[in-house]
Amino acid sequence: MKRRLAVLASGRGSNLQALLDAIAAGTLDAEIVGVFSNRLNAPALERVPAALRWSRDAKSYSPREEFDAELADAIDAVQPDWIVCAGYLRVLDEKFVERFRGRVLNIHPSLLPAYRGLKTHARAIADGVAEHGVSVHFVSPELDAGAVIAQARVPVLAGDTPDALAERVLAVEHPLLVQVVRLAVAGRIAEQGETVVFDGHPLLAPLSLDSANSDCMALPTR
Ligand SMILES: Nc1nc2c(c(=O)[nH]1)N[C@@H](CN(C=O)c1ccc(C(=O)N[C@@H](CCC(=O)O)C(=O)O)cc1)CN2
Ligand SMILES: NCC(=O)N[C@@H]1O[C@H](COP(=O)([O-])[O-])[C@@H](O)[C@H]1O
Repeated sequence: MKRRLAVLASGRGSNLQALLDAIAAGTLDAEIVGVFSNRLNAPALERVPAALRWSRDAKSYSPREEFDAELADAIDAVQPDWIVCAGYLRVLDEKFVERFRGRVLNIHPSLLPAYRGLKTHARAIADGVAEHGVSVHFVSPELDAGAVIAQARVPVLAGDTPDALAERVLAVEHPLLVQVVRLAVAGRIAEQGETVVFDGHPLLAPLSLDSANSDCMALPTR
């Protein structure tokens, strides 16, 4: 039985596309059972058939918790094994997170805990850091503070603009997300409090993308 993925996206959906491509290539044993957006016409929605799309204008809901409650019911209806925030630009409320705790992943364009929140590339450049990158983590009620599962690093180059850096990061986001979701659907990762359990052992440091081969994860040897 293929594991069922619900994907949340607010933008163009290139990370969603990476999951779709891996599924089509037979390298990710899962199926996408719904794509959910807080923006009515998010381009990401166009990447799947209409029957899989759910979107509402979150800004039209007041209080904002009503949107999260409706979103949660819509997600629950497709019975996902995992929920992947792939460029989902809205903070999920505590009730939502606790309802699906341990099954919600997020890809965030920074080396957490550095640069939680938005505009991470511009902030990294402004700080003059030499390295930037991406993290995939479990979603917790506190923004971008959940247990980090895996990371991938890229250099910050002299003269980098936020867009140039974002593109360099995006190039490693796609393989990283596919590999973490592959581990998730294989039952190899779990959230235990603030710790990631990998193959039954507490993860002492985030997994990392194999710098030599971005299709491989450098897994801890035991
Ligand atoms: N409870 C959580 N919700 C979400 C998490 C999380 O870790 N815990 N990760 C985010 C994704 N994210 C960064 O990776 C992120 C999403 C949204 C925002 C934010 O400030 N959003 C504003 C609106 C921004 C906009 O509409 O342009 C808001 O929600 O008011 C920061 C970081 C997914 N959700
Ligand atoms: N805070 C969440 C966040 O900023 N996520 C980032 O949005 C982009 C989405 O691109 P995509 O829509 O092409 O996948 C990605 O870079 C992702 O890391």
